[in-house]
Amino acid sequence: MALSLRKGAQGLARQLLPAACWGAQAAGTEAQHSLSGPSKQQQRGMAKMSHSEATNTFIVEALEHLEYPKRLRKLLLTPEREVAVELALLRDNGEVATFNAYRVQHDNSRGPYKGGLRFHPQVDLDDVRSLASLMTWKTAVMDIPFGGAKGGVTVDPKDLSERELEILTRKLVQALRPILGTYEDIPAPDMNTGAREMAWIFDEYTKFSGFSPGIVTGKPVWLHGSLGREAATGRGTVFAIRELLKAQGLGDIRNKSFVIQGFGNVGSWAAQILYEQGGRVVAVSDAYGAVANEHGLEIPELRAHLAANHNLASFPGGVVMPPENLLSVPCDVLIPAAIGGVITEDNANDLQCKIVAEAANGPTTPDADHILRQRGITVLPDIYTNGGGVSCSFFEWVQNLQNFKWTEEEVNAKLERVMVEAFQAIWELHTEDKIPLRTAAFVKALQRVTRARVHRGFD
Ligand SMILES: NC(=O)C1=CN([C@@H]2O[C@H](COP(=O)(O)OP(=O)(O)OC[C@H]3O[C@@H](n4cnc5c(N)ncnc54)[C@H](OP(=O)(O)O)[C@@H]3O)[C@@H](O)[C@H]2O)C=CC1
Ligand SMILES: O=C(O)CCC(=O)C(=O)O
Repeated sequence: MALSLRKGAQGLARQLLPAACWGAQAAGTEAQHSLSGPSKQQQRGMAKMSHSEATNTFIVEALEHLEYPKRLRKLLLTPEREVAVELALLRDNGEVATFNAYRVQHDNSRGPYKGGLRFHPQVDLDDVRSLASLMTWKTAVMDIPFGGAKGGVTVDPKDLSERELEILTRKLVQALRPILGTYEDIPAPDMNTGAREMAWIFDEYTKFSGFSPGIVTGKPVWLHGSLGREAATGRGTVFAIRELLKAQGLGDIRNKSFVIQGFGNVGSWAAQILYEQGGRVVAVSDAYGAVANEHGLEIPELRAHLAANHNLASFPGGVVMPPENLLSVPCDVLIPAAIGGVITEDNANDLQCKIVAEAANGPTTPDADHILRQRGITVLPDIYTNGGGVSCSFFEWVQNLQNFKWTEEEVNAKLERVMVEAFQAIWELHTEDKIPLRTAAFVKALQRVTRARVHRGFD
């Protein structure tokens, strides 16, 4: 299996690239964003890696399998554009509050920038930079014609009224409007955003640019959204797990046990679909608590309970447990589906699962990843596992461009196909080249992005 830009392709690349691209690194072009992963200081364990350094560590590891010149590596690691804005909001109490917001456009070699918008108090530029990069590799692994971007506002939406949240979302669109576009950069939901926020974005953008349903995906189904998009990330995660179990000869979902961290859009849909397929979801958590039942939680009842009471841990069909113990509950498959950086070198040895299916973005630090490899725990990487969301966003975008609507069955069948095909591509690299699934996914993505960039040229 050819991993590098070997003879033919390399010759082509050299032909298309300005000769200077292939030489030694020019002075003054060294990394601005810790491009090569951890610094010497971090390697000595004196500081924790940032999110973007962790992401770049995984990319650099994959690049070791590809004979790419240094400047091309820099191009692949550096975001193309970073926008930081301050949003002022007149609060309901008459005071003015300000919020930092970001949009990072990482790469558009394969198509328009694409990626979600996160509203979370921990959002910062480094976090968004890392998430934008992951989007580039995710759209490439899924082989959908988009690049990668991500946005975020540093805010806890629970502190705002619905009116305040709507105004903040509209102000975000006003601030980012020059860099958004149906063929330019297309936002979508991420943590603490969903169909309601996407409807506001669609409306605000349309005020300035005319009817533009394709400007954002994840919209309500009755407002140019796609059937199946809400469940797509969770459903895709289940397809990913099913394919891995099959490939490893471990059977199917039925009677396997699952632990899920995060019970929002992704976690609760994954739980629901696993439950429908006979899986036993033995413990789940949200930001406030966790609940467990070794015989399997009744997920439809748990979802109804959460919707009615806004309190997961008070569910009568399970026992309350400390959320910090969730990751070490014994299970076949652990599904982190909340924030990043939760599986670390401090807790990786405590995990008692056979598989980690990364529904969240960036849940595992590089050190923890190393420990899991040594322990023989298979990691289904985020850039594949949660790729069902953006794949379905692509389906929504296509429907919007055609002003047409597909049935949910059609959408789910297409989703299954892209999840299966992407799995086969990375499983082949994993088995033939004996590299971890994460490295295989990054190698596949790097090859696809580089091929597009090189053939488009650099002028
Ligand atoms: N939505 C999508 O289509 C996609 C999402 N993802 C990724 O999936 C992950 C989840 O996103 P999504 O489901 O949309 O987000 P949601 O906001 O819908 O849900 C997030 C869930 O995580 C919980 N949570 C937050 N912080 C913690 C914590 N410290 N410990 C345990 N649970 C916590 C939240 O709890 P609470 O409600 O109590 O705050 C909530 O249950 C993110 O990493 C996101 O980037 C990836 C691809 C697509
Ligand atoms: O649906 C999309 O366009 C992107 C979703 C997202 O933000 C992600 O996959 O992390």
